[in-house]
Amino acid sequence: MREFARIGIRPTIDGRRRGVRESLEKQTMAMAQSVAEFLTSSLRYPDGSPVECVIADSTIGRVQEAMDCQRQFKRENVGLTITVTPCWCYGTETMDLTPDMPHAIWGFNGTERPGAVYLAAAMSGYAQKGIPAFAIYGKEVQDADATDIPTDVQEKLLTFAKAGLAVANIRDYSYLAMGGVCMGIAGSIVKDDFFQEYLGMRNESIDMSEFTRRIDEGIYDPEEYQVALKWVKANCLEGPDNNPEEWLWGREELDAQWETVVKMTLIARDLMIGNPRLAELGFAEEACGHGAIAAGFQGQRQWTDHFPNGDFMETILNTSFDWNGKRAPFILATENDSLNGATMLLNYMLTNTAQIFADVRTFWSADSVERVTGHRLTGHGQEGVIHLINSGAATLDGNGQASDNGKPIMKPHWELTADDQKAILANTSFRPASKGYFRGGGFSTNYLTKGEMPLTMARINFIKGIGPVLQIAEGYSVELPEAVHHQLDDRTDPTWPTTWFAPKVTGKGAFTDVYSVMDNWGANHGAISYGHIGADLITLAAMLRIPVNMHNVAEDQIFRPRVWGMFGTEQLEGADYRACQNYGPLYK
Ligand SMILES: C[C@H](O)[C@@H](O)[C@@H](O)C(=O)CO
Ligand SMILES: [Mn+2]
Repeated sequence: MREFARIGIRPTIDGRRRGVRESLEKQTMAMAQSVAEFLTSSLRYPDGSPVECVIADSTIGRVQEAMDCQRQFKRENVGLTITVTPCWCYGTETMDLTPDMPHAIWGFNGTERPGAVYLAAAMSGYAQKGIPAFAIYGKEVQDADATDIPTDVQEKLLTFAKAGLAVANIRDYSYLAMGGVCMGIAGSIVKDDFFQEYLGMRNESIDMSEFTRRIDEGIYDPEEYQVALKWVKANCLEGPDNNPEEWLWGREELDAQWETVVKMTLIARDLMIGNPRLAELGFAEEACGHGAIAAGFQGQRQWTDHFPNGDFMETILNTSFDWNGKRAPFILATENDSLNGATMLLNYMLTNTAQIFADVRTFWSADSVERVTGHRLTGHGQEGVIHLINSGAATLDGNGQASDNGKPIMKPHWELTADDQKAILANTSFRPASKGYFRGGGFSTNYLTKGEMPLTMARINFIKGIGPVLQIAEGYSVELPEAVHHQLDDRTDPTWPTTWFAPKVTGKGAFTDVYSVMDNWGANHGAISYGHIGADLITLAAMLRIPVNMHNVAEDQIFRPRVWGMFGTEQLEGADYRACQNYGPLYK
């Protein structure tokens, strides 16, 4: 069982006994309780269970109580803190000074007691001590006896808590590279300093020959294998072979490939998280796994030139269900692109929802589409679309066939219904892989994403001299008329999954138009998440000290540590770079 980090709630108070402190005890504790209840009822961990909060055993008025609270939080696996107060308290005496976890303070906007004055004092302390912290100050004045949390405060609490939990819950897990560098893709040169210093993660790696060994020596659960194979045969539609006549596989060869790709799926999962069944079968060492919260599979070319490709394995593991029913998706990057894998992981931790891995392949302007098909794009796609498509490894959830009262959606796994799973599978086929690329065969996932889904595409790029940098584009999936889709898709590889993506354009900078988004993309891949999560990603990036070089999030939604303003308040992008550079990675 994974243990998830808790949110520590710290009610701070004016330490003056004989009147002041006593008069504030109840209200201060009540604030802590209402924040804890609000967060527990609003947020869930990746397994679907409600997020847990720990409230300090007592209000915190003097340094001894701050230290007691810090010890309590250590014992109780707290990974981020929120300090709440309606009143003045003694700044540096009451603050939590743990440097490597996110902190926020909610200073009550009232005037009977000066909660906001404490907020400002504590923020100046955090700035002076080099611990960036988030300030939450409601816009409207509340009465002294108010117990509600105003909407603007709620929003900031949620943004902070989601991002803080992401920081805390990836820490100490590993990224498992299965194979090495894929076809010279820089993102698959795994940067251990990046994972260790920025994400607090370990790096593990195995050679792909480990798959061969486990297949040949039968190191997987044979019972689960039978269940899986049966389920795959009954539920995963094999689509038509698109290869030229002379390259078509025979039935027996295809059947053997299905067996291999199902085994690869079991093995990759066991490599990532271990499997106690393997110990019962006499494989105690393999039962341990690599503690991976994310992984990548090189595949091309050493594996795929000889063995069936990794598409089926990557797709199923990235999906929110399999033969065992619904379950949390695994984060598995194609082509071992660890920077895209890390981005998928951040997206996932913010949403608990499966991630699409895709090549950012082609910008189709409205004119180009019209020239080729005679069709003029409309709706979200009217200014052009970007063709997101890789060789078939994207999550099945990405076809948008799960339904939210008829609207396409990607859901956390615990919300997926049996009908959702059926519809997702019914609208996917697994087509024999293109042999020119994949000599060893395999099956590529083929689907078309439904239109009108809010999506966010993101990507961490690594820049020598700066370090990691994040780019974010919110937008929508676009549904093209079927014939138009096929005309465009046939020019690529029609056996792969397609998402037509239209970023929201702003007319400025990298978002001048759709072309400029494509033109500013930092690498061949993007990590695509359901929903508009750009603001949450910006908060998370600031916590990890990863500057954001382009985004299309409205300025009033951006929530960064208070001290970011000290690096400049006009040109926010430049201030972000300076702040990230000043603080350096969270775990350096
Ligand atoms: C099959 C091809 O090699 C594709 O996998 C290739 O175009 C990529 O995905 C590159 O990222
Ligand atoms: Mn690719």
